[in-house]
Amino acid sequence: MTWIEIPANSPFGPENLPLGIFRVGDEEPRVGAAIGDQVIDLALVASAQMLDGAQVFAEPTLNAFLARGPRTWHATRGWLLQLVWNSNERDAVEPHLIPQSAVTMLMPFEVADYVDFYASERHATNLGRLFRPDSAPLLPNWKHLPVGYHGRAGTVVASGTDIVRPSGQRKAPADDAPTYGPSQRLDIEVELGFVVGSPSKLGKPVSVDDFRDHVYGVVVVNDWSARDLQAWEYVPLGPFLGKSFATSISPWVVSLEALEAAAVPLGKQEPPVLPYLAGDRLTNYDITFEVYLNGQLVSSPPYKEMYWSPAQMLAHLSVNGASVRTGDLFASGTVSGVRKDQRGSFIELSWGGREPLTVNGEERTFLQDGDEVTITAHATAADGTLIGLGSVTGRILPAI
Ligand SMILES: O=C(O)/C=C/C(=O)CC(=O)CC(=O)O
Ligand SMILES: [Ca+2]
Ligand SMILES: [Mg+2]
Repeated sequence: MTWIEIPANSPFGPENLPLGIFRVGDEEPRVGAAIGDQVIDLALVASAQMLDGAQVFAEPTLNAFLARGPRTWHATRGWLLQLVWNSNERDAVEPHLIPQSAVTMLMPFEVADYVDFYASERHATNLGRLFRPDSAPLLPNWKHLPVGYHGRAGTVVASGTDIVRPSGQRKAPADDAPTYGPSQRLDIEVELGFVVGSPSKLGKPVSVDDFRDHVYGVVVVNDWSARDLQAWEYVPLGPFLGKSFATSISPWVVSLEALEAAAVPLGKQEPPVLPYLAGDRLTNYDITFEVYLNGQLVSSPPYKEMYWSPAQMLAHLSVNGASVRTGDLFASGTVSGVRKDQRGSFIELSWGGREPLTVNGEERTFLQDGDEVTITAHATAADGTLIGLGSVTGRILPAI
């Protein structure tokens, strides 16, 4: 039994212990761990206990902690478990518990590089049908490598940041010429983001087996996308301004160690992948997202059906010798399940805008100014324990 009172069905039970950066009033931002509806002020607890490396918890980002690598991550998890499970720690910890309602959550880490994959077969099939109705939905490379592109790290923003509707060039196939103006097909993409802690060496690929030596944990990602800008600009070099204006992430980073309880085997890959992508310990995670538009649930995408494992994504992005750095973020790509109410973007939910949804009595295809999107996620452990990832939210402001 933990000595801390935790509301029933809390996403942040005593096995989860995700880390984030919080601020109270005008005090310095620092590292906290979520437990129930409270935050443990780790900077104060660690310094009072003279913990080795305590100063990383007084930093305004998780980067210093992340850079310390898997042995420190593991030891820290052991320490956190001890703090919440051992009632002897109560006197040391209780004075440093702060209600989550009294803190502001900030960006959890400074994003170094940002890569976005395309690892859901269902999403890739849906987008293929919508964008390329006259050809096979999956392009010939799709089952041979996790397709991805390099995104824009500097516009990855904290949950709660308002999103200004992007403007740019738009040209529908029937238009004679492009026009400039606000996106009329502003969309979301529901994704899982993987946070790199320890760097790799330039010139040395990271093997699928070394995934856990480099990746610390996960966040929920909303990769906002302007479909009209994207459709016109992205041939042949890939997404550019249609995706680079903003990507929102959730504040709490759930460790892979906590998530391990919800690991499930990866589905069969046919045709077989090349040896550098093969492994016998490849996993997925049993995570379910929930997408709310203006408070109404519109979709529940399942992560466990993703075609590519995150270990394969990392192996592929580094197989040419490209190195990863502390703070790198790579995202899974949009998560879509088979059912209509499991689609992870509005272009799929409204089938290209042709089949509007009804949300709070109003018809919706793409996002309107003032709309607020919140994506929550939770993993389910084999024994039924809930491991919450928290949520990411953002509201659309009119174009400038
Ligand atoms: O297939 C296409 O033409 C377009 C695909 C996407 O927009 C998907 C993307 O950016 C990656 C993802 O989130 O899955
Ligand atoms: Ca994306
Ligand atoms: Mg983006």
